[in-house]
Parts: sequence; C-alpha cells; structure tokens
Amino acid sequence: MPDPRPPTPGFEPLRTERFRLRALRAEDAPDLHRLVNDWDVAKMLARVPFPYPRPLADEFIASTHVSMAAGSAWHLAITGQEGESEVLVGCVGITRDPESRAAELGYWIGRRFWGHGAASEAAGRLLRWSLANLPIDRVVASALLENAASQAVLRRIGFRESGMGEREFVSLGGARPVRLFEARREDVGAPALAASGQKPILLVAACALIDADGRVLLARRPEGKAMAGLWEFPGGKLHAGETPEDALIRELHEELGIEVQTACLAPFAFASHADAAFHLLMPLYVCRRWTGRPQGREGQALAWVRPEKLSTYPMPPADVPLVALLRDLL
Ligand SMILES: Nc1nc2c([nH]c(=O)n2[C@@H]2O[C@H](COP(=O)(O)OP(=O)(O)OP(=O)(O)O)[C@@H](O)[C@H]2O)c(=O)[nH]1
Repeated sequence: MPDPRPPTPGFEPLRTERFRLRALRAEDAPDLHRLVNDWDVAKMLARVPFPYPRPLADEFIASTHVSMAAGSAWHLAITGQEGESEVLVGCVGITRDPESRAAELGYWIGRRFWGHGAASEAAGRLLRWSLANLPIDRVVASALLENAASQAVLRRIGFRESGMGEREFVSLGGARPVRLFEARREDVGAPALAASGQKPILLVAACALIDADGRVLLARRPEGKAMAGLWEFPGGKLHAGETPEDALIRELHEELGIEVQTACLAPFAFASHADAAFHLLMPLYVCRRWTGRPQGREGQALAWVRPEKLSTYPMPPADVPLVALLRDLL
C-alpha cells in the first residue's frame, strides 16, 4: 500500500510553549481552507482572496515545499494539541528578499484561536529563528492601518514602527494604507538592559583558531543568545576563579569538543566595547594547535574563513577592530 502521507521537506519543527511550527502537509489543506476562508481573517491579509477557492489550499501548500527547498521562504503550520489530536491554529511565514539581506514576516490565526497570544508566540519564535539562522540582518512586516491587534503583536515581539505605506489587498480589491515595521538583531531577544547607570565589566575570553591553510574558525551565535545569527570567535564568559586561559580551554571543549593546552594559547589583542548593559573586555588569543576536530556541539554553525573573507561575515561590533588586526597577522 502506498504511504498515504506525501513527503514534506526536512524542516525540523520549531517548538514554543504551546505550539509546534512545522512544514505544511498536503492533508492540512481542508483545515487550512476552513480557517482562512473566513472574511474576518482574509480581509486582513494582502495576498489572500475571498472567497478562498478550496484548490488554492493545495496549490499553496505545494508551493511552500518548493520555496522551502529553494531556501527562499518558510511558510509553516502553527499547530496545537487538543487532547490526543493535533489541530491547525494558523500559519506563519518568512520570505527572503533575494536583493537584500532582509526578509518579510507574515501570519494569520484562525478566528477560534484569537485572543490567546497565539500570533505573538508563533511569530516571535519564527522571527528569532530567522535572525539566528538565515543570512539576513533585518525582518520587515506590515499591518493594515485599522488592524491594531496585529500591530500590537509586532510591537510585542520586538518590531519597531518604520513608517507608513500602501499595499494591494486582494480580498479588499485594491490598495490600502499599512503601517510598516522592522526588527533587527538588537531589537529581538536581547537581555533586559541594566537599569543602573553604572555598567559592569563583562570579561569574555575568545580565541581565533587558525588552521594549516591560514583560515580562521568563526561560530554563529545560536538562537536564544543575544545577537543570535552573528558570527564570533569561539569563547565565553569567565567563571568565578577562572583565568582567561582556563575559561577558553573549558569553552573550546564545551562548544567545539577540542582539547587545547595553555601553552598553545598566544595572547593576541583585546576588545574594549561599551554594550547597552555592560562594558565588554575581551582578550583574543590565537591558537594553531589543538586536538580533535572542531564541531558545533551546541547546535551552532561553524565556518573556516579565509582572512580576506572575514569582513563578509556579520560579527558583533566589538569584533570588527579585531578582524582588521587578524588580517594583518595572517
Ligand atoms: N565568545 C565570544 N563572545 C563575544 C564575541 N564578541 C562579542 O561581543 N562577544 C560577546 O561576549 C559575550 C559572551 O557571552 P556568551 O553568551 O557567548 O558567553 P557564554 O558562552 O559564557 O554563554 P552563556 O552565558 O550562555 O553560558 C556576549 O555578550 C557576546 O555577544 C566573540 O567574538 N566571541
């Protein structure tokens, strides 16, 4: 007997407290159609016609698999659990603009699930995932001027208003005014700012691992950390009682699974940088000898980068002067 479930792209579902964001499946079409073929939902969405023809649900779902495989857009089902059953709550999607390092976020929630923070929970998660994992620096979104609820969602998850615009709404049969929003890394998922005027010094040890070809290892900050999505030198904060070398040996083992000796850590330069909540003091070491093959043990992406290519990787501002020094060294 053929497998009744058609293959869906290998997207690892994103979890939130109450929902799962997963690739849409062909069998979601009847539920998707029922939820979106609702005037109160469709009239807020730019690209959704009303009435919504049933075959369009199949076409849309199939198109999401193509765009996901191409790395151009991720349109996901928001699903929840009711007893033993999985229920479709709505959809959330992010679409990259091929011309710029930007992407657009959109979402809708079935009317039965309104009023419980579902949009903020799902859209917030996809926004953070996008900034942490896609080659983008900002995410944009828009909402109809009269759609105060959607604007509140965008503000709640970290978007800032960036102006007014106009957009064609298929369901409304013409152009309508919209409020435009934008979110950058520094707007999203950053720790709360220190309330006091005095900033504590944050001591972080970092290391430029250099391989036999003169390439430098960069690691991408994973989702959940401040500045997720930026590339950095492996390392981390000093624990109480640790020397910078002790901290690096520990961090390089925890993050990359490699063993390094103190004698192989050569002090190279340091960064002194005012952040919003603290002042970062970061000694940078260079290391050419270690044991083991570096692996992203905390789910972080790694890249071996030629010195002349280092500046094409977006990095925290504190690292920028260090990159110039490293290029001179190598
Ligand atoms: N490791 C590392 N941290 C950097 C670099 N540049 C830079 O500004 N930082 C900052 O230094 C701090 C390091 O914190 P972290 O969160 O990575 O430290 P950690 O590994 O001890 O993390 P944890 O507190 O989650 O356990 C962050 O604020 C980070 O943004 C860099 O090149 N490497």
